[in-house]
Amino acid sequence: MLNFPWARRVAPRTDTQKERTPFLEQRLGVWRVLIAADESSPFRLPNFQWSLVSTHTPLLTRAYKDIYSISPIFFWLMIATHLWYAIEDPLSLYFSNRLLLLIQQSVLQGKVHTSLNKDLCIAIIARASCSAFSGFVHWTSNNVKEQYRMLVEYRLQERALLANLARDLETSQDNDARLKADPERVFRCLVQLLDLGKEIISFLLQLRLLLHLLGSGFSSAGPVSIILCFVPLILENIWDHNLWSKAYVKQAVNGDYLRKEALTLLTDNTYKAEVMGGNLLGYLLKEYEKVLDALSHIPNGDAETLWRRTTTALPNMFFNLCKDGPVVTLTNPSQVSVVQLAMLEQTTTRLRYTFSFARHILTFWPSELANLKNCYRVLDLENKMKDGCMPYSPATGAPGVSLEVRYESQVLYSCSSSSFIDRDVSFNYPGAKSERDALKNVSFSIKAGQLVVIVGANGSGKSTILKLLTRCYDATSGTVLVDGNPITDYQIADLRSVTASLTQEHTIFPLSLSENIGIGSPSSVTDHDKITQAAKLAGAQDVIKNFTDGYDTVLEPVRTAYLSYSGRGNEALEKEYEKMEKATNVSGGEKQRLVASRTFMRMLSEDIKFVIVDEPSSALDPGGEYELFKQLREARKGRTMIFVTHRFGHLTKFADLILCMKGGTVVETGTHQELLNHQGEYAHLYNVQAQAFT
Ligand SMILES: Nc1ncnc2c1ncn2[C@@H]1O[C@H](COP(=O)(O)OP(=O)(O)OP(=O)(O)O)[C@@H](O)[C@H]1O
Repeated sequence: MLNFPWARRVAPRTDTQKERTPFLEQRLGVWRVLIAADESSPFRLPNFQWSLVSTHTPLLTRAYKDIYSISPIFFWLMIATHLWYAIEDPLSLYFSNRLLLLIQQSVLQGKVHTSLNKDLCIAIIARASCSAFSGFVHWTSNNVKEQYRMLVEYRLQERALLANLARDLETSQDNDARLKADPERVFRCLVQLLDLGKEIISFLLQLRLLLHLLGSGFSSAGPVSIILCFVPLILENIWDHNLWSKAYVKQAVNGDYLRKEALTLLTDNTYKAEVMGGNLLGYLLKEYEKVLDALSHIPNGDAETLWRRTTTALPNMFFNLCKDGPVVTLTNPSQVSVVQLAMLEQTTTRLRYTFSFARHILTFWPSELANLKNCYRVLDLENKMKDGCMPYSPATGAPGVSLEVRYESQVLYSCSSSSFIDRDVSFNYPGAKSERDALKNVSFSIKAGQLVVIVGANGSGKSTILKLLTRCYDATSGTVLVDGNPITDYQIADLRSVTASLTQEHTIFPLSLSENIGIGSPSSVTDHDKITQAAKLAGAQDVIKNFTDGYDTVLEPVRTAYLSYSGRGNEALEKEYEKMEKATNVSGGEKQRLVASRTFMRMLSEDIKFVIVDEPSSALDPGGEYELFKQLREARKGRTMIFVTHRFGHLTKFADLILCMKGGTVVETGTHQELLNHQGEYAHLYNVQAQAFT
């Protein structure tokens, strides 16, 4: 197998203790392939770890119960069809055998057509009924299975969606939350296990029939012919000549190939502007030719194809010969009837198919089970952040919330667990690689209804403060107080319902512009007047007017269009396909205005008591930025508002309080004038901006 110059087997690596590594390494063309050592042999018995089923019994039981609860009728229909499939093949073979034998008998006795005896009639009816019933079961099963699959898929997707939406930020960053889990494959995993049971029963019944045939009519067939009935079945299923059926990992390691891939990537739209601007066309083409030249000496193709090319035609020739074995090696053909030969051929062929199908399931079921396991692990993930038990009801008449972040200790009543609260607020992100805390000993207090501006250099912790104040994260130590109570005591959903935010992440949802804005206040999502008012406040009205579909425009639609392979080249279809796939581009500033409309929509609701704005204007022109800040200030109407911005010139003058941050701590607090007089960090940052305009 490995005499090909481009298929090089690399000796298994061993460590200093000379222990076997768990894989074998092989070079195929440009590929380095690592194959699990126990799977490297070309001959392999179907290996199913039954322990997989026993150790996962509780999980499988839970999953079966889940799909049962989605539709008990479909569930039982599926079980019934599987039971039928298990006996279908052996039963139909049995009836065929019986019928053929009776026909042969009739022919030999010269009673054809005219005088069908009772047995023959029964056999014909039985065979025909079996075929008709089989057709009916297949039709029912296809319909039921498809409907059931979709039903299960939708329900599990819904559960996954719920679990994802309810997950807090910290838990979302957990490795478990990032597990590859595909709810669509759960149904397949459960059906495959039923399929496996069905194939095993079917195989045993067919084997019984074959042994019966060999015992009754083939005693004179000779041992070679009998053995050859089973040889193809065994060989075909233990000769493993496909790489894809093994556990392996492949990686391209050829430098020229990697360069070719990198150069190909440069044709992507992402790099278009740079490539065109740098006039790189000639250079790239020349480089491409060079790597193609270098690669012409190395066999190309996928590792899987190259693996297959390492085998010779001999095994295939041998297997095919084996299939004819029972017939060509009959020692005494005159003793065996044509019917018996036909039955032998049919039974061994069906047996082979059944065995192959079972083997296929045995090979792939573990990966389906792994997916099922991941799905339930993700669904079962519990939020790290514990919800509070106190509903948030703002003080009557208070338009804003008061916030406090201090670093002295104090005894306080708390509904969560402890009555002693350490208020030294520090924080680091879960899994952060930096040794420095994102926030260290932070302390400040904001009165209800104040306009606060947080300034500071990049990475000084401004956005992090907002994340703690909106309970996206809990402080590592210390407590944030909202209206005098620890933030952790409140029900999170209540706090979110009184908060409006506009952040640096300008996300347009794959929904209509109207819904993109209206969703800011879900109870008014269809209130067109409010939506246009919000768009006007954010300066997005002109942007929306430019679209043919106005507020119904979907800027980034979900892409589902697919052009079939044979459809490529069909001009009319291709044009239609391009229309379906079209996304609409807007400039960064326009996007920011559209997203700001959503925040204004939220601020139009009386429920909002707290507004946070985190650097929302990076792509806006100076006029647009000034206008946005002005509108936000005016829409505030006594609510507590916190602004994080680098361009604070025309904002800090209106601020009731400025927090100036450096290295994760608040280094100065005060009003614009107080901090200018102080001549510290704020004055420094302000003067740098002011100098740019003098
Ligand atoms: N998700 C995260 N995981 C780990 N570290 C983070 C994360 N987000 C921010 N940090 C780190 O926390 C520190 C404070 O970041 P933060 O985003 O609060 O700064 P900032 O003052 O808002 O900066 P900028 O002005 O650039 O927006 C930085 O050192 C940053 O690298």
